[in-house]
Amino acid sequence: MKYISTRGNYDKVDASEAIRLGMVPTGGLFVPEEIPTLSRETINSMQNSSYQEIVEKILDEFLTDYTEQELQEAVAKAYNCDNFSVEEITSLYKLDDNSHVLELWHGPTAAFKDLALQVMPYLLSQAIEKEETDKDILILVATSGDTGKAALEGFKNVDGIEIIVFYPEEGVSQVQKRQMVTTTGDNTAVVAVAGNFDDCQSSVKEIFGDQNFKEVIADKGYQLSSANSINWGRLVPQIIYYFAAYAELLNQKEIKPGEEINITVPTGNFGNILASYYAYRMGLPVNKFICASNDNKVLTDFFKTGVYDKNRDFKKTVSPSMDILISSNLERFLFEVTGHDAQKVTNWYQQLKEEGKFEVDEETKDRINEIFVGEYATEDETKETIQAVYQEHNYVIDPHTAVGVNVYNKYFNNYNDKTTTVIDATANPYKFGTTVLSAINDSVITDEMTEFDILEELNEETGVEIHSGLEGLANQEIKHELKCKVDGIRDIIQQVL
Ligand SMILES: N[C@@H](CCOP(=O)(O)O)C(=O)O
Repeated sequence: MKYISTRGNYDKVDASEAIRLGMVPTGGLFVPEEIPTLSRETINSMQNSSYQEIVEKILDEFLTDYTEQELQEAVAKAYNCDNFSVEEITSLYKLDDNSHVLELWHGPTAAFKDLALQVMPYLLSQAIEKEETDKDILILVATSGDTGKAALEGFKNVDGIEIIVFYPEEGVSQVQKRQMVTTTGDNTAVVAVAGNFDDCQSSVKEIFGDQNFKEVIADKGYQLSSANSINWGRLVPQIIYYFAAYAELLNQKEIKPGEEINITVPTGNFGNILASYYAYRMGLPVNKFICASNDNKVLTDFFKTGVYDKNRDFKKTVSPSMDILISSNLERFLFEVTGHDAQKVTNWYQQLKEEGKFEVDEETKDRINEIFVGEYATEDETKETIQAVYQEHNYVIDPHTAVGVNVYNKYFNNYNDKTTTVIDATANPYKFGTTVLSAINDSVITDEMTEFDILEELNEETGVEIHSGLEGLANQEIKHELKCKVDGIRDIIQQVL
């Protein structure tokens, strides 16, 4: 299996090289040349497989220059009870007759990113061994809150790898920030950027295309890679949990073999929902993808109009991980949905760069609308949904998951589509304690309480255990205090190295 560029501007590479490079050095993202397909029989038989067996199967389909032994070793080290608090790695919570919440936050940092970032360090280390380079890897990460900590935790103390995480200083929750700045490891750095997530992500992407700067880095003994979902190595492990969820629905007799499901994903960077789309292209029976946004509803507008327009105010919301106006992985989706039309993709992304917007043609729009719908939840709706789910089900969800549930409810009310639906729970509610507790019972919050007092109070109020990765955060030593302006990112990289 070879990997090609969404912009047709780079030679084909093996999976390990795509993972090592992170993104296409000349612009664009790596995608598999062909999407492998699984028979219905294989998919249905996954109900008898463990999560780890499903991982091996899917990785093996995509990462064909890795040996079976390498993949087995990576899977065994990543997906085990030391790293995940439930044996089945992910779990399903039945919300009502038609919908099931897919809990993706049982990993060490309490967000879905762990499902990829626990295994990716092994895949990257193996990729470096295959290349036989004398250069270490420098991973640059842009985060709106969740990816940063998951990447730090995955890559800390990994030989031959340095990692620098950039987060928007005012754009993550207190818990997310504390998780990142208390990270140990002698190869980690965390930098608060005076800007928003898009500023961080765009700067990092520019650096990947900056030959001069890459030479500066090379002189210091490093080559660049990424732990964001622009890296194929981040995306492929996310395909797996959609097969695992389908297998579990079969096990629980919620669906029959071959029955289609809907998938609802709260998303900002479009990576998680794209992973589900790849699962579908591999053969997973899916009826509709429901793309859920917050007030930064650039994707909702795109699915409704065919126009992607980032020229709008960037809003800070209670679901900060989705505060994104440039959804990186939409590029891969457009490449797939146009049947690999690199010219169209190149033109659209050139327009996005020059004018901040582009419009897809009618044919592409029709293809997208056959299977995707987009909707958004306002701030009030998000909080009301947290409250309603708690009151009706005694179940606590985080604001991002609430965006998903709210958007799914709107979809259901509009279309009365009774297809069994999986709604991604992308983060544990304790990552966003203040928003969650104020939605559930505002009256117990006092002015004196810190974010960390609020976690205790949320635990008192609901009886739900605090995620083990978030316990004791308030007392951990702060290890990272670097700050920079958006135009200071290159300087700070050199300073760290
Ligand atoms: N929501 C993300 C933003 C980065 O997205 P990714 O898809 O590249 O991981 C975060 O929490 O950091």
